[in-house]
Amino acid sequence: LPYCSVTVIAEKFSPDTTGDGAAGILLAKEFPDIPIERQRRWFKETFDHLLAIADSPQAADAGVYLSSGYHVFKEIPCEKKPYWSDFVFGFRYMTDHEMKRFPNHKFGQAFTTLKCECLSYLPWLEKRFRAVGGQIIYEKVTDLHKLAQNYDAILNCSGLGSRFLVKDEEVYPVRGQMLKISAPWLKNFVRDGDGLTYIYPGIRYVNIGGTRQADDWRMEVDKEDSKGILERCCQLEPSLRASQVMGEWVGLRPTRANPRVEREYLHVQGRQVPLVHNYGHGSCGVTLSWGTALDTLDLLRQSLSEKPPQARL
Ligand SMILES: Cc1cc2nc3c(=O)[nH]c(=O)nc-3n(C[C@H](O)[C@H](O)[C@H](O)COP(=O)(O)OP(=O)(O)OC[C@H]3O[C@@H](n4cnc5c(N)ncnc54)[C@H](O)[C@@H]3O)c2cc1C
Ligand SMILES: O=C([O-])CC(=O)C(=O)O
Repeated sequence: LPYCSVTVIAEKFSPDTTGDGAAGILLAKEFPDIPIERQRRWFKETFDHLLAIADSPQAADAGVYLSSGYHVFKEIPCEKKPYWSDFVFGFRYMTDHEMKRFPNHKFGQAFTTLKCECLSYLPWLEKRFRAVGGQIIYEKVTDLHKLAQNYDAILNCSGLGSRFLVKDEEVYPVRGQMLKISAPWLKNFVRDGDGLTYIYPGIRYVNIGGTRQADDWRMEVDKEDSKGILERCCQLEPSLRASQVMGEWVGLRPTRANPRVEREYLHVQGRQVPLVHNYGHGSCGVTLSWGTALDTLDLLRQSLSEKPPQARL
């Protein structure tokens, strides 16, 4: 969208957002009420975009790279081949020989996907954004109507904050706790299909998790959760018993039955100000980031084409 000026307003920036602690693995669950073609597009556009970064000299600064591993299941899932299996590399079912490493599991998928470490990626994006003249403001927004007095359009990407900002009670927290582990010998990820136990080797450390506690707003580390995470992960990967815990982290996934990527107008002092929402990605915010952002941009274009085209965002 050329010839517009863009301001990002947020209460918190990197390293204090939910994304900063996320493992950043590209792996999606299926949302019930969003056409599967749209979800496929969201995944593919994000994957292709991040792959181009991973394949470029920018990869190290951006913290984006290919990551291979196993997704193992205690019971054979109804959907053995997820909708995104065509977009990652080398998706296949694990062999009996491989499954012997996971005696408590019956079925597994092996593939190479991407890992986007937001602790690097977000500052990298911010630098690029500033370099082309983007404005950044640290501020908590409490009233979108008031904000709209000074802008021609608004994109609402406030995650869990939308519960208060646009009074959307459908978005709720799913608390996730993880440990940062030093285990440099681990190179492949392993994820249990129930989403409660996973091991993601990264640039700085190995992320191990996790928890999924719905409607739990606690941001403090829970020592019992940490103990449980360590026990479960050591069961999945016994070599972890020799590892060292470097840190603990808690984040609240901005969860919604379906992410909200849709548009409306704010009525402000006789003007209709386009408002496009893009929030509620739950545990797939990194995975679907670029695809949902492109949809958001399309929706904004649609709104602006119904309005005078000169826009200041
Ligand atoms: C333990 C854990 C592991 C995860 N692992 C992965 C993974 O491997 N892959 C993956 O794809 N996803 C993962 N996620 C999910 C991912 O972190 C989220 O989906 C993603 O961060 C959501 O991004 P967001 O920008 O919508 O929300 P956030 O990152 O929460 O950002 C919201 C922003 O809005 C701002 N804001 C909110 N309200 C206001 C307001 N009123 N005024 C001003 N600013 C406001 C906040 O300050 C913040 O800057 C994980 C999450 C957790 C907790
Ligand atoms: O589920 C995973 O593998 C990682 C993740 O996205 C989360 O914990 O939200």
